Amino acid sequence: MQFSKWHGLGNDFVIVNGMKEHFSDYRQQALAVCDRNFGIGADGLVIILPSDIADFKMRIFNSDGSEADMCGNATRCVARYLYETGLTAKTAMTLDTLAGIIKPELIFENGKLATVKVDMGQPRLKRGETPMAGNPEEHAIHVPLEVNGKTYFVTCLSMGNPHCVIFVDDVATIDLPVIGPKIETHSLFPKKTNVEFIQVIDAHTLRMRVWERGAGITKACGTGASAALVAAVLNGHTGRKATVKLDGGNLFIEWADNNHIYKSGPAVEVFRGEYLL
Ligand SMILES: N[C@@H](CCC[C@H](N)C(=O)O)C(=O)O
Repeated sequence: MQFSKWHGLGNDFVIVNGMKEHFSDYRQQALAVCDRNFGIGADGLVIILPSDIADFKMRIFNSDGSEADMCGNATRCVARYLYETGLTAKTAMTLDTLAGIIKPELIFENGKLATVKVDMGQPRLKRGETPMAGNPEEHAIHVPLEVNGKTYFVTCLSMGNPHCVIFVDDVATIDLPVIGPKIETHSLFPKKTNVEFIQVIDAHTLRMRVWERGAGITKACGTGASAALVAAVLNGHTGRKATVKLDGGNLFIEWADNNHIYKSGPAVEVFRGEYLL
């Protein structure tokens, strides 16, 4: 199987052109391919497929084999992959995902790629949309969540996939490998959740550490950074534009007047290869 290995701020993916490479069980392959000892090593496996409603379809599988509805960092990598492999000549394209149509755009300055900007769509704030237990019509902004006898105040929303955002004074003090999976699998979240701990640096800057559903700690999460900005605005911590500082680097996020979230950041190819099926 021909593949290409990419990362967006260290959140890494194996990208496969599913129109050329044919194998049956994507979940099993994700588990095998993403394994950092016995496989290629990645946070997720991305398959590019044809679409009737967009330029391409993108399916993303976490390293535990589960399928995610959306992945912000992967959409930037996929956009650059599609353009640089000649699968499209468009610099602004549409991707059909389980979370709807996502629109990445390659931004060039002086003939060089400067950034990839993605229209991530609209945040979904109702509990029923996240999904999260409770009144499906209500929002969950700064609501208490008890884990291991400690109360966290959480803001939960969907960016196509579920996020639980928690503001803390110092993200360095959070024992993410312990608390992350407890919140990910908390009974309040019927489809589990991604978990973001956020420290407000100032009205334009957030520091974030993430525990991803199906992947554990990753160096960055694009949907998570988008959810973090929405939560920061809803809790009165920042304006509608902010830099989110992740372990792997920075993303710039804007919640525009049209209610869409725009996310800008890098996408880097690391190597190409052939994986033995
Ligand atoms: N790293 C991603 C999100 C990947 C999917 C996530 N783990 C889920 O299961 O929802 C991003 O950059 O958004």
